[in-house]
Amino acid sequence: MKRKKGWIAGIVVIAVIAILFGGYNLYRYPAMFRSLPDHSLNDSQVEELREEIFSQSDVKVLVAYFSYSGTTRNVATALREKTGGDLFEITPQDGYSNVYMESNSEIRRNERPALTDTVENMEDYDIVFVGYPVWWHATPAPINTFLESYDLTGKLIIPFCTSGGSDIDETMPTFLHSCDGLAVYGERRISGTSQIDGWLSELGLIGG
Ligand SMILES: Cc1cc2nc3c(=O)[nH]c(=O)nc-3n(C[C@H](O)[C@H](O)[C@H](O)COP(=O)(O)O)c2cc1C
Repeated sequence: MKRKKGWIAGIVVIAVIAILFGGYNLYRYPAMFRSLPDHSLNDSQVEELREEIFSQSDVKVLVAYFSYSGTTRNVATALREKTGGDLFEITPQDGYSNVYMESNSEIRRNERPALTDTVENMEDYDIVFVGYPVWWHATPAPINTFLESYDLTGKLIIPFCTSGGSDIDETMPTFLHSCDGLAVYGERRISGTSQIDGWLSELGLIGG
């Protein structure tokens, strides 16, 4: 009898640990159990569009970004200066009073928070940089709202992020989920503005 009770207690302890571990992981990775199909263009389609855009004499660039505490804004501002493009800040209408809880819930529920402004002349741009901080190993939900608010077909979409350490690869499933039929290219985590020249040169946007 004592042995049976011991077994039951052991099973209960293991079940409790499993539930706590699962809950913790779900909190840390809120996009973990979502289905995230990627219908963006394949590499050869992206390359074809890239060549077409780069052969134009006048390539128009937009640097769109979301930033909560200013780091991504600094990168976006430097990027705008170096590319000679236009700058657009993606701003959620409601802001965040408890950023950790609210952003986590938005990502888990696949929400699309409303934004304050729109890019009126989106059709003018050939290349759209889209910058954001990594949130919960994913893209902040306002980025998904932005990507789904325009017809971005025929443009090169270049994601960049800042983070406390996570690489941009971690965020690509949630980013690409909002990129049906789009050409996504050259994504990069930027940990300091000194990295921008090297990246732009790899992209073929500045000489060097
Ligand atoms: C709600 C929230 C979630 C975050 N999640 C991550 C994460 O999963 N991985 C990471 O490396 N950094 C994470 N960070 C840190 C930010 O990505 C990092 O500080 C970023 O550079 C901030 O950019 P910003 O100043 O433009 O908002 C998180 C920050 C916040 C506020």
